[in-house]
Amino acid sequence: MEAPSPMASPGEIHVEGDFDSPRPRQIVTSLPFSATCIRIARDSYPNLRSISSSANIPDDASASKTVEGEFGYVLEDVPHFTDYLPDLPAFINPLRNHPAYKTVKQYWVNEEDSVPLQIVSQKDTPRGVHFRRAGPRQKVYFESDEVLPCIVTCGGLCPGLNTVIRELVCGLNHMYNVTHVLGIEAGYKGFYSKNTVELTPKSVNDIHKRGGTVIGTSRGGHDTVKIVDNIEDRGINQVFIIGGDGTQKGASDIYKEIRRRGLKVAVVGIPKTIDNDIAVIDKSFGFDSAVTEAQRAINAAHVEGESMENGIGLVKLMGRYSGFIAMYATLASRDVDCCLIPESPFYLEGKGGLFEFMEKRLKENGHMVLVVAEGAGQKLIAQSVNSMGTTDESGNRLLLDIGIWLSEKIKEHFSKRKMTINLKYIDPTYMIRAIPSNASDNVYCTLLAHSAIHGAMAGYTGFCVGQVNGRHAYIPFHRVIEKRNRVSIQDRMWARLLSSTNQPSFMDKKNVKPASDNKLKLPSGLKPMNGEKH
Ligand SMILES: Nc1ncnc2c1ncn2[C@@H]1O[C@H](COP(=O)(O)OP(=O)(O)OP(=O)(O)O)[C@@H](O)[C@H]1O
Ligand SMILES: O=P(O)(O)OC[C@H]1O[C@](O)(CO)[C@@H](O)[C@@H]1O
Ligand SMILES: [Mg+2]
Repeated sequence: MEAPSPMASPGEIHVEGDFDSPRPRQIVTSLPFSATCIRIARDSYPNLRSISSSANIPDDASASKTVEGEFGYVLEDVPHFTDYLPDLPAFINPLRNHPAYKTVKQYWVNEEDSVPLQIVSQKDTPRGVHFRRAGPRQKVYFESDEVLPCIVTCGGLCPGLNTVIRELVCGLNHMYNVTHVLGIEAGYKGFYSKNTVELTPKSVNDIHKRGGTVIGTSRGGHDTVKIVDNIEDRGINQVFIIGGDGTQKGASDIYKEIRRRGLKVAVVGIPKTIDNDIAVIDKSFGFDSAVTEAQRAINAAHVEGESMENGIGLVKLMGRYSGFIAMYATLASRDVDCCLIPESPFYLEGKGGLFEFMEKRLKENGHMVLVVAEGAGQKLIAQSVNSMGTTDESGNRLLLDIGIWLSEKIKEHFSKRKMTINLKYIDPTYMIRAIPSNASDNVYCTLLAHSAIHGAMAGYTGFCVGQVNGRHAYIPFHRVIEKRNRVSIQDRMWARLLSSTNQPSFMDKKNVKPASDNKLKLPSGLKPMNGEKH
């Protein structure tokens, strides 16, 4: 295929990038031309009719930018410089002449490509919400020598932070010839309280082999005005912000203030959290590495438990509000007898309680392994100890230690029952997040960093990058900060876990809503099972 002319209207070319993971082409859909535009950057969709031009109002930062199309198609778009700086000049993407990329067929992402939020559908379901597909555009809104990016990491550690930093620095340099990249030290507060560090491809060359973040991180200290003043003073025009839900809320505030001041500064979030609780995205980077590392602790708990009379291995894993690490580590290990997570309240005593189950399992097997997420059972502990309800510098509630509390309760119970047990408590909390990322997370981090760079260069701002159904997309901030992802205990994945551990569900039948598909009519020719009412 002949390379399309660089400044062609986006609607005139149809190109498929091999930019992100190889998945069926159908997942990326194109916007139907007869769509109605609600609020739109004209530049991006020249073929669509605009019924509102309010996108040009600088303080319109919190308005969502939505495009509707045929068959219930909705694009939840991300802001673009041209929404508030309509006369900004565009340039030809320098990748066009890059020795590595110029030979790639169909490298540019079609401006009209989008990624659906829901990929399971039926014949008559509307097409639903989509996000703009990530990747390189033919047009960019920065010349290479004017770009001054900065990178900041905030919140707790997570495997892969250094890989993202490395790939931002190297990607900006190798793909877009950007020579100066600033590292903001120690999280948000570093913008106004510290000097910056110069990051070069040489200085970041092997940082992906180390855990942590070479530029440091912190909680608290987000001061929007001071941060944006500093961005302006230093002449920074691309801000890459790596962090969890709190960080992305802060990033959204920074974007709004930048837009209010009418600055040509791209604000891009790269979601990070070991807890995997960021909404919309498939999973957060570093999660895989953490789950893999957790296996070592579970293994040790199993070996210890197996080697002694009524041996109990108890492992506490991270997960403040969401039990994803505990759930996946349990499913991966197969040695776990019971997994306790914040989303599934449990109780200790009586019929259907934890102790009854433990006694049974010890009688059957002579040993057992328990995995508990740090946020599990918080109400239960609060009933028995005096809790101060303190928070960290970012305002996150400080948790009561479920691991130590549960160890004591288990020992108390079995001593009352005059049953000898050998309990070994393992707390690998910081060990699972202080490691470097594994191979698959490294690749994921690279793609996230590159998506972020391409988006900023193309003039998009006020968005997060993330993988949605296997494709990389640009997601508006409000989508990732409005709620947290939590394990659904009425979902198949939790049912898989329950059936693999055979632990009690701790659910009171009265409180279980019947699953909606249980109410579906039986397909013709099928009869209900013995005694089942339908
Ligand atoms: N609602 C908010 N508005 C603006 N800034 C915030 C908000 N919540 C948190 N921040 C800032 O974001 C930074 C990180 O927040 P936090 O410590 O909650 O970690 P996080 O990004 O949620 O990551 P983690 O997954 O480790 O919890 C801090 O500097 C904090 O001040
Ligand atoms: O001790 P720190 O650094 O505040 O981090 C602990 C918290 O960070 C998290 O890992 C989220 O990043 C939570 O699981 C945990 O509660
Ligand atoms: Mg958080």
